[in-house]
Amino acid sequence: MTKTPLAAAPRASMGDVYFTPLDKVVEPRNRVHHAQCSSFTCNAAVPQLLVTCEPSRSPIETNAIRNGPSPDEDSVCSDSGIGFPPASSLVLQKLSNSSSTSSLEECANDLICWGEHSSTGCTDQVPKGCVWKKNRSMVNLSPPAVPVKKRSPWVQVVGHAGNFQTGRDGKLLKKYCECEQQCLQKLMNDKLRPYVPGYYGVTQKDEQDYNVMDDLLADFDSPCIMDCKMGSRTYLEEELKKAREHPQPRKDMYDKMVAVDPEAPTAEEQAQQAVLKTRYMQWRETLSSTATLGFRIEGIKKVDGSCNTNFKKTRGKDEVMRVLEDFVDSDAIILRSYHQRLKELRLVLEKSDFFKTHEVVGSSLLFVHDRSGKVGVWMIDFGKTVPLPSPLILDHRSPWVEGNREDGYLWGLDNFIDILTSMLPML
Ligand SMILES: O=P(O)(O)O[C@H]1[C@H](O)[C@@H](OP(=O)(O)O)[C@H](OP(=O)(O)O)[C@@H](OP(=O)(O)O)[C@H]1O
Ligand SMILES: Nc1ncnc2c1ncn2[C@@H]1O[C@H](COP(=O)(O)OP(=O)(O)O)[C@@H](O)[C@H]1O
Repeated sequence: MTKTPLAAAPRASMGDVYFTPLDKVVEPRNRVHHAQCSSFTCNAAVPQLLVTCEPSRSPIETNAIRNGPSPDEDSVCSDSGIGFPPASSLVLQKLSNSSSTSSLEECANDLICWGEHSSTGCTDQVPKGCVWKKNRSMVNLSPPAVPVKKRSPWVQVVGHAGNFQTGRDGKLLKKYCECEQQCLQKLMNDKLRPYVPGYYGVTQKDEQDYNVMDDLLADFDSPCIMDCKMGSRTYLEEELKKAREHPQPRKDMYDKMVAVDPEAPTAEEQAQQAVLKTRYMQWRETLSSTATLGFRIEGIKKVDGSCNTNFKKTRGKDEVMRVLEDFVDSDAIILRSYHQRLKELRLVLEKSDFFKTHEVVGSSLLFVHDRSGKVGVWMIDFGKTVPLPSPLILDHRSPWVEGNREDGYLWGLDNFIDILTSMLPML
C-alpha cells in the first residue's frame, strides 16, 4: 500500500510523535451523492494518501479571567485549542513519563485505545508500521498514571443524515465529495487554514470513501454549537443552468415547502406536487435572512443538549439578535470573543487567494463555545465551493447578477459583525 504524504500537510508542532488513526488508504469509491459533486467536478485526481502529522489546531480564545482555567487545561489531554488532540497529548505524556517495561507494540495498542475508549475491551487494530516507525527510538513505555478525560460525544447540528462518522484521535469522517476534497486540500496551503478543519486526505470504511478532517468539537467540553449558512445565494449558477436545461421537479422539496407554508407553492407546483430545487432554495432564502442579511441561522445545539433547527423563518435583524443572544446565554464575554474572531476571519478572507478565486455557496460558519469560555469559529462544508475560471475573481460583496458568480459571503459577514457590534453594549 502506498502512502503518499499530502504535499500541503502541515507538520506537527511538537515533533512526529503522532500516528494516524486511519486504517487504510484506498481508491475513492461510493462517493456521496451530492448534486454538486457530479456536476461540478474538479479534474485533479484524488490522491491516495494518509497524512501522519497533525496540523496545529486553530486558535481558540480562552476566557481564563472569568472562569479560571478550564478543566481541560489541567488534564492529560489538556489542550488550549492549539496543538494536539487529546490522544496526541497522551502520547507525549506517556513518552516523557516512561519507566516500565511494556513492549512497544502493546504500548501502541494502548495509545490508540485511550484516545476514545477505556483501555479494556478495545479491539481496534493499530496501523503497526506507522507506530513502529514513529516510535522506534522510544522504548519501555508505560501507561499514563493520570486518567484521561472522556470526550463529549460528537454532535451533528444540521446537514445530510448519515454523512459523518467519528474517527479516532479527534478526527471526523465525512462522506467523500470531490469538490470538498479539492477545496480542503487547497485550503491547507491558504491563509484560511486556521479557519477550516485540518484535512488529512481520503480513507475508506465499509466500502465508502470519506474525507478525513479535524473534529472541531474535540477540544470542547459539552459545547454549544451554531451552524450559520453564509452568503446571499445557496445554489450554484451551474445548478440554475442545469435546472433550466433539464428541469427535475422534486416531490421531497415540495413536501418540505408545504410543511412550512401550505400556501407557498404556485398552482402549477401544487398540480405537480413538486418544485424545482432552485425554486425551493430561493424560497428558503427569502423566507430566512439569507436574502436580506447574507447569512442565516441553520441550527443550534445548546449546553443542555437541546438541538433546534427550526429557524427557517428567522429573517429580521431583531429576530436574529434574539436567537444569537439566547445562543450565548446573554454572555457578553462569549459574544465579544465571537465578534473578535469574525473580525479576524474577515481580514483573512479579504487577503485569501482561495477565497478570491472561488464561488463559495452553501458553506457554513460553525460557532462553538463551552462553559470554560473557549470560543471558536470555523468555515465548514465546501461541497458547493467551486473554482472560478481564470482570471475571474470575486469581491464577495457585490450583488449577484447571473453570470457574475458573486455569492454575497462577505456582505453577509459584514452584516453578521454589525449585528454583533450592535448587541455588545446591550449585554
Ligand atoms: O435545509 P433544507 O431546507 O432541508 O434544504 C437542503 C439544504 O439546502 C441542503 O444544503 P446544505 O447541504 O448546505 O445543508 C441541500 O444540499 P446541497 O448542499 O446538496 O445543495 C439540500 O439539497 P439536496 O441535497 O439536493 O436535497 C436541500 O434539500
Ligand atoms: N469538522 C467538523 N467538526 C465538527 N462538526 C462538524 C464538522 N463538519 C461538520 N460538522 C457538523 O456537521 C453539520 C453538517 O456539516 P456539513 O459539512 O454542512 O454537512 P452537509 O454537507 O451534510 O450539509 C454541521 O452543522 C456540524 O454540526
